[in-house]
Amino acid sequence: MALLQIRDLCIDYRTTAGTARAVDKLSLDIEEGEYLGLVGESGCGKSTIAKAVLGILPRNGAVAEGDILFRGRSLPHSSLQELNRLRWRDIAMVPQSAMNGFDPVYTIEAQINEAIDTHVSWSREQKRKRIDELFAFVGLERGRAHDFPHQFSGGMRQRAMIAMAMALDPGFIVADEPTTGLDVIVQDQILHRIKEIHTRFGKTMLLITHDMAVVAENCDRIAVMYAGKLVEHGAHNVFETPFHPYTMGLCNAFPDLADRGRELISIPKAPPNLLTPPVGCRFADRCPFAAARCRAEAPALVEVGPGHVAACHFIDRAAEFRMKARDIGTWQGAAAAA
Ligand SMILES: Nc1ncnc2c1ncn2[C@@H]1O[C@H](COP(=O)(O)OP(=O)(O)OP(=O)(O)O)[C@@H](O)[C@H]1O
Repeated sequence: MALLQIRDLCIDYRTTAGTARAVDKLSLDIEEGEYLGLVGESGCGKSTIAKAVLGILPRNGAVAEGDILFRGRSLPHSSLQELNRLRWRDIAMVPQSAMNGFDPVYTIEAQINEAIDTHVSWSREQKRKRIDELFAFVGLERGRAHDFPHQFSGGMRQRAMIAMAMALDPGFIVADEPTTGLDVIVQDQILHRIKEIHTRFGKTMLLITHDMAVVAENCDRIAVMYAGKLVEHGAHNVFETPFHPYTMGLCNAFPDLADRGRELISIPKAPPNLLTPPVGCRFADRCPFAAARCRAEAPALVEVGPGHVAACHFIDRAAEFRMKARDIGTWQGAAAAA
């Protein structure tokens, strides 16, 4: 059984303009020991999934249908008390650095100790030793544990956040855009440290990012979301031989994945409004290969290779699309046609 099983998950936000379905009938398994990267443009529902897993959806958001099972136990059907027991001990989160989870009025050490104290009764000495290990792992000077969060740089706070996430040795760690707002060198250091949690300690991890290149470098499986839907999922073949035109477009837009010297191409236009999503393929309006069928009928995920699925009506033409997708004119044509 997979560690995390997401089953036909639908998540709605109530807004004054109506109900937006941010995640629509999404199913995804994360196996024990796997490092999954969840990618997609801003607003496609990545963070909503992370929040639902952690039971921290905002008041106007709710799981409308489907389920999320962690070690077989339903998270949306768990009580707040049960979720609090799971948090830090079984599932921990490294949030966006911009909205780092530290309270400004307590020292870093006090906050890590508090997370520990809520779950286990360790002696002061045991906690001190654990913080020694954690700070050594994330590369922070031990003495700085007595600092307040504002005394740390953004990168140091993110390292401390990683230490806090690891404090109780949880089996599953969710990192939601953990390098937002950090400079490129610090981003690399943080992503490297997060990867080490997986390679050294064998943790199951979910990394949420909009950056295909980051996922290509760090994760062993990739899930691509578009407008609340899962459109492609598999191992590295997802970006080596993508089957969904949206994945092809994403690969074009990231320098490390596009061939050296080749022009970077961005996908024209914006994703659909989730208050009134189209009936057919949600990408049709931006897809250079869309046909009448794509606008009329939503494609289902089909197997395109071992452990590799994609949701496109024209899977059999993927090789042709991949060739054409490398040409900027293909995408400009789609923008002009609309
Ligand atoms: N509290 C909210 N109330 C209403 N709509 C929301 C709320 N939070 C998110 N949404 C909407 O739900 C959709 C998914 O948002 P989500 O933050 O999950 O996307 P994302 O892929 O994580 O984007 P980003 O990369 O920008 O964080 C978006 O259309 C967003 O506008």
